[in-house]
Amino acid sequence: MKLTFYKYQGTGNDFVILDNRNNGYASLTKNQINFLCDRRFGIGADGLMLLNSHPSYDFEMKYYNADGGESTMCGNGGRCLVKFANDIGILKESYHFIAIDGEHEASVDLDGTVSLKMNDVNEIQYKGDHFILNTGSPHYVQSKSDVQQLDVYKEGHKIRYSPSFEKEGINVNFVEQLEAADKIFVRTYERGVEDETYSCGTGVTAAALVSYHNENGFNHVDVLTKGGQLSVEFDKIGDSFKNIWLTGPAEKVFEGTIALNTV
Ligand SMILES: N[C@H](CCC[C@H](N)C(=O)O)C(=O)O
Repeated sequence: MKLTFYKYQGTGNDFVILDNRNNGYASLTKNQINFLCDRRFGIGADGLMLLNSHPSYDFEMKYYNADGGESTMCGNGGRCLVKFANDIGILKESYHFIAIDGEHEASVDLDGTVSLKMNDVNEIQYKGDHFILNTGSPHYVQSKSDVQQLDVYKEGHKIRYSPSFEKEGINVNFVEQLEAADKIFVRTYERGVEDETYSCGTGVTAAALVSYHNENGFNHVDVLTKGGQLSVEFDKIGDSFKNIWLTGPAEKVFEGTIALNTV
């Protein structure tokens, strides 16, 4: 089968996107997705997304990690899929799409950045030296003094495969508070990629929520990652976090075709 694909990236978190509005790619296997994401033998990406038609939304988002398994919400992926929809002529002031964690609102801003509304977060578990929360995907968030020097693969892999998380997996984020109260640096080991990615949208969101500086009301956090800068805005209302918006660049890198065997 010859497959047409589109390669996008959002702060270095990169994706293969397939236009599946005619349902031609619905039967891709785990091995085929893993091959497409392979950085030596395939196209290379942290994940793969299908843009599906949907009767009640502008589109449906299906997300697969590089290991080929369907996964939970991808924040950078959602932003890139909105940019892709815009590029192929699905033009909206405000996009409404459906993903595995429910409906999302998004917009392509005048400066080319894409803002994605994340689902509310109503619980953050504090475990003494780290936090556990779900921002559409499960995240472990730990504060570190110098994330640039950290062996993220080694430290992240150890936590992700520890007895508590071995079965379901978890994304591991290391956060450094920078001088400005509203600025952090985040590095992430991603489940299903099983390596550090240049940024992780749901991870950046999780790290920003635990780094709030206004106890109640509006917060804006600038998040630096290896792949560039994102921002997270939200309202902290008691123990809940609402109106969470993840904003940052989302760009097309290239498009192409590839022969896909029945692997
Ligand atoms: N690897 C994650 C999904 C993708 C998350 C990340 N790419 C993002 O931008 O949120 C997981 O299996 O939970």
